[in-house]
Amino acid sequence: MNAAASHFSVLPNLNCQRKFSLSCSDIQNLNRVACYSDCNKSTSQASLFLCPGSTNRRIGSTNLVCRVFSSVDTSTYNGVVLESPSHTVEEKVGVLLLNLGGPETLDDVQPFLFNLFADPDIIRLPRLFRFLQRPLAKLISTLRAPKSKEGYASIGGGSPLRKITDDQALAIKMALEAKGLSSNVYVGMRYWYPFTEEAVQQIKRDGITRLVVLPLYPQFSISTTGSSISVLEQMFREDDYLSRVPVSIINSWYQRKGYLKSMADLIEKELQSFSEPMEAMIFFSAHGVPVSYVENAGDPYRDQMEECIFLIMQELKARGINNEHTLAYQSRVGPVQWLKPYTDEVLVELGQKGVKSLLAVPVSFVSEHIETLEEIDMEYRELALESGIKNWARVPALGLTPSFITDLADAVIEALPSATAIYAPANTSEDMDNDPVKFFVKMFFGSVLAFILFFSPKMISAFRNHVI
Ligand SMILES: C=CC1=C(C)c2cc3[nH]c(cc4nc(cc5[nH]c(cc1n2)c(C)c5CCC(=O)O)C(CCC(=O)O)=C4C)c(C)c3C=C
Ligand SMILES: [Fe+2]
Repeated sequence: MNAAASHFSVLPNLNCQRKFSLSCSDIQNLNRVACYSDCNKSTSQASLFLCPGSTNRRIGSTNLVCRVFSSVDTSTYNGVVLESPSHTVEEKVGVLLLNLGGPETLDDVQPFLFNLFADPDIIRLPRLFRFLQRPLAKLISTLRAPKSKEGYASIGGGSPLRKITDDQALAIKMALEAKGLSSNVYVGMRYWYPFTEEAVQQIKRDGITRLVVLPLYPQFSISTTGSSISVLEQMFREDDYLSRVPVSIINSWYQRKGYLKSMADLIEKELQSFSEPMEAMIFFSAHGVPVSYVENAGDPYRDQMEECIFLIMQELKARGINNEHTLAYQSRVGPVQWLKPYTDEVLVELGQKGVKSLLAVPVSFVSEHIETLEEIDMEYRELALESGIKNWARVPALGLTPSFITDLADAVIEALPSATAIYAPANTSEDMDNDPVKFFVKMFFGSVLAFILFFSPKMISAFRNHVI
């Protein structure tokens, strides 16, 4: 399995003790994958046989992909029938695509930014300051909104993310259908409509019985996939129905062959736009995160990004493409250090070093958005040309690239059998908030410190601009 699927600890109160024995009707094309049934992982593990050969068989939701047998009863997933001597139940598979979301109009920009900065995974305040999260988000979103609005105005007045993600959802649904898996595909955005919370409510209303969560970020970061999973975890933990739905979360998928090949295809194609393709430097530009995420909070984002670039280059080398390449990080916000090197600084250096042709490759995201359409295509292009780079091109985001969509569909199918119920223990560490004296002291010192910190001119200008 390529997808790094993660499972939360499973519900301890499911009382299935049986060991399942599962088999597949399409015995010639067996591809054995590990699977846990919705029973407690520690007491009951099931093996499931998927039929990859089913790609060529159109199977509607009422048909079987595999049949699952056990001595008394069985559990299955969509297209897989649950059998018992007394009844037959079909599972309903859901796929939840997670994404960031973006403002659809200029009026949405400030409230969108508020949602973003109110996320404790985006502005990570020490516990003492956490009660200031929302007032701070209000302040920062107000400071940043004018600069952000300019950006969104220059790309047509809003983010294209919703439309692109909806199109991707439909394409994945169709790709799954073509592989014999009928499913409902949902879009859940972290900071704008349709919010993750709405998608989850719909999942519940639709009676989904098995869910794959697919974040549309190839690499994991606390600030993106991690943040969305926190929302899910909370919702699933608090809801009786949802807490029993088997869920499989694909944490990251940058290592998947289909993704790497699709990226290499786009790069190979775009290199042909240069008069001397072999001379162009391949410039990977990833969205940055503050250094503290990686160095203090254990965010695997930088490691995964570096490995991802290595793997894409390996694929290109296997095709005889040996261009020079480099990786830099873009889009920093605020007064702290972000992952280096910074895209804008590297562009200037490369120009000074005499690099003449450059192919920009956005690598942390799979749709066009403000940071490809405005930051790369306008700001960085202009900076590169001013710095002496003569030939500039940019690889498009993967979007609806068929090989990419097919690969995501495969990732879903591979993740499906390992779904287990989400159970995360409630956070009980807020005992300080129950003590009124401690709470008052915390509020007082927190407010004084915050006032000094956040109203300094340096801080204000840092949030107004990308570059400090
Ligand atoms: C992998 C992708 C992303 C990471 C990591 C990430 C971290 C991160 N972002 C901010 C602050 C902002 N991000 C903004 C927009 C934005 N961010 C991503 C992706 C990642 N962010 C995307 C795809 C978008 C664009 C969405 C769209 O509207 O099309 C913005 C708003 C735009 C702006 O004002 O520049 C902010 C602000 C932080 C602080 C952070 C990590 C801590
Ligand atoms: Fe961002």
